[in-house]
Amino acid sequence: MDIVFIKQLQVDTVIGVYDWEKTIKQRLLLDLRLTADQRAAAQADDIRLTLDYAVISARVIELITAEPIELIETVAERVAQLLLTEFSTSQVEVTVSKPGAVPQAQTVGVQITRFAPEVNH
Ligand SMILES: Nc1nc2c(c(=O)[nH]1)N=C([C@H](O)[C@@H](O)CO)CN2
Repeated sequence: MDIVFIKQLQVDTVIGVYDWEKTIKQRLLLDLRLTADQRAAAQADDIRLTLDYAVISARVIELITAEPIELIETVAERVAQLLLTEFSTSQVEVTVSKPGAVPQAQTVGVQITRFAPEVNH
């Protein structure tokens, strides 16, 4: 199946469990993969038939920065649910990295996969 992806989307936001984290912005990096058949868009060469990665990026940044969040798991789940409800995709993979969190590590993070509900006709 086809994938529209966004790699290393930078989002500076209030994120973290501890009190000191609630007064500063920290950087998150997101990798997003959205499954959707792209043949019709390619055949018609029409942006309206695909998943516009610019629109998706802006919407995800808007969601994450709307209010402080404690866990990166919460970020991943909210982003996955947004993608499934607002865009025509059957499966999403969301990776959220918080590169500054553990100095001894290159980065840390969480990766989730979520599916759109089956539609019974
Ligand atoms: N699995 C998680 N572990 C931790 C998180 C998190 O969001 N998910 N967050 C923190 C703190 O906010 C940390 O980033 C401060 O450096 C600790 N562990």
